[in-house]
Amino acid sequence: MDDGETILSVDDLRKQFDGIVAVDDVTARFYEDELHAIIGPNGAGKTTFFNLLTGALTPTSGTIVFDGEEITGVPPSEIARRGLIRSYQVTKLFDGLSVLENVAVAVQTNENSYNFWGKAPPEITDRAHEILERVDLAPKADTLASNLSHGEQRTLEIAVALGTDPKLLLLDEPTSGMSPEETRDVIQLIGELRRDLPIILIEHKMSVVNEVADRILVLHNGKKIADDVPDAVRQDREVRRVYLEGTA
Ligand SMILES: Nc1ncnc2c1ncn2[C@@H]1O[C@H](COP(=O)(O)OP(=O)(O)OP(=O)(O)O)[C@@H](O)[C@H]1O
Repeated sequence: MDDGETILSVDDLRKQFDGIVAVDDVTARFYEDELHAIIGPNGAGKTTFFNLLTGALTPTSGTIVFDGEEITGVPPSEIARRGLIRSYQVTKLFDGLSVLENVAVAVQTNENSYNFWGKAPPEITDRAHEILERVDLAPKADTLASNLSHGEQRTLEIAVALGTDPKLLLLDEPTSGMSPEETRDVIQLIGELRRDLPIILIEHKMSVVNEVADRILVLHNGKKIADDVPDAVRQDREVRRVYLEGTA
């Protein structure tokens, strides 16, 4: 199933920290119309892989092409400006701002018209409201971000990411620390977003991966050991061995 448009390709991507090869010559294609999940045991290299994509880390070698242009070595702010967006951790939210204001800041920053001290123009607030409706946080628009539940804060992170109008959204364990109900809501949200937005998801919970992923890339000790549709990955000998070994 590799006939869709490629939104992101990595070739021989490598990141070495002193003696540790965190990402070991990974080559992979990510397609516009598919939700890709990246799984792997602790220390497999998933977070490092994301950090290479966003420019937070510079690869030791290899290339990354996003939306038809090479982004290897491009500064993180420029990569984000081009639309490769990682949903930030809760700590990146502005606690003292309302839910609506947090999203409005993202929308405004994206439009290069951000003015911290001024009131957001109506079109910015309208766009922020639309996004809150989409993620089901509209009833909390005026609540301070710090007063949201953990699950709501994680959903707000996704809303903030959407505020920047991404072309590709990277989600790093979006359901971590969530209750089963919150997890269900986020799975549903991801299912809706992916209809018109390419998503790459790092996820530990196989129940989440099974529900949303079209393709699964499996990393182990920095190496790609599988990259296929979920059924094929579940049957893959090497994947089974790695998970059954108890290293997961
Ligand atoms: N800044 C760093 N300096 C040295 N080693 C690092 C650094 N960042 C990551 N590593 C090492 O690289 C390897 C891959 O780590 P990484 O965090 O990418 O894995 P992961 O798959 O995201 O793990 P987890 O599921 O536990 O979050 C690990 O051995 C880790 O200790």
